[in-house]
Amino acid sequence: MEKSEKKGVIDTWIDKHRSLYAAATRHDFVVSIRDGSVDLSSFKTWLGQDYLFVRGFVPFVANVLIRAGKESGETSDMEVVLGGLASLNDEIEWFKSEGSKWGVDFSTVVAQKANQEYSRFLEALMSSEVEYSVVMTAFWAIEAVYQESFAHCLGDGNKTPAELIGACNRWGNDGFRQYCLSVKNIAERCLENASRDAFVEAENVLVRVLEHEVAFWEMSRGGQ
Ligand SMILES: Cc1ncc(CN)c(N)n1
Repeated sequence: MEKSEKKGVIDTWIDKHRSLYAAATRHDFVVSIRDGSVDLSSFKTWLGQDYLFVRGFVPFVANVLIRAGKESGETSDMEVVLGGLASLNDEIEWFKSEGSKWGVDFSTVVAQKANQEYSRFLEALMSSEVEYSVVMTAFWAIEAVYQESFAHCLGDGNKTPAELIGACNRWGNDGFRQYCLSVKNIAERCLENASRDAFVEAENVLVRVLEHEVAFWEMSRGGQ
């Protein structure tokens, strides 16, 4: 096994919470993209909600970046997070062009309850009272759910509609997979030295991210 893929505490937690992890990464909405049965109004709902989410995610990642610069003691942490922030810049542009393509006017989209709750959760994680190891674990989980979900839509045998391949590539590509592995390695390194309380909190936060991700996908059921 490569060093970057060695089994650490995060994989142990994923094994422990396997059914929740599967619910977050193999949600019906994602499966429907992969099998081609996706309802396009669900896709549009997801697009509008995710655009709003990403706008709230940027300050969260900026906060992670500041903490990586101040607290990590490893120069490479900052570079990894900066790469993530840079790709969010492209992501916002991508959302805008998808919005025009699908006729979704983001200025009229209102954040649904699940989206608001997820944003509040991210805001709470931006407090300086939350330990760096906990923040990094959450950051990894948020990115990894999208990576795993959309990579699934590109895997062998997929029937993903051609017009959704771009969305799947955005998070399902190999570069994004490598970036998620880098974030995971940072989180693992921090967890090795974390206090008992931070360690317990990191597992709890991981579970909460997975729950928020499931609730987020669930919004797509409402259509538009
Ligand atoms: C809800 C959600 N979770 C994660 C991601 C990936 N940054 C996202 N765009 N949206």
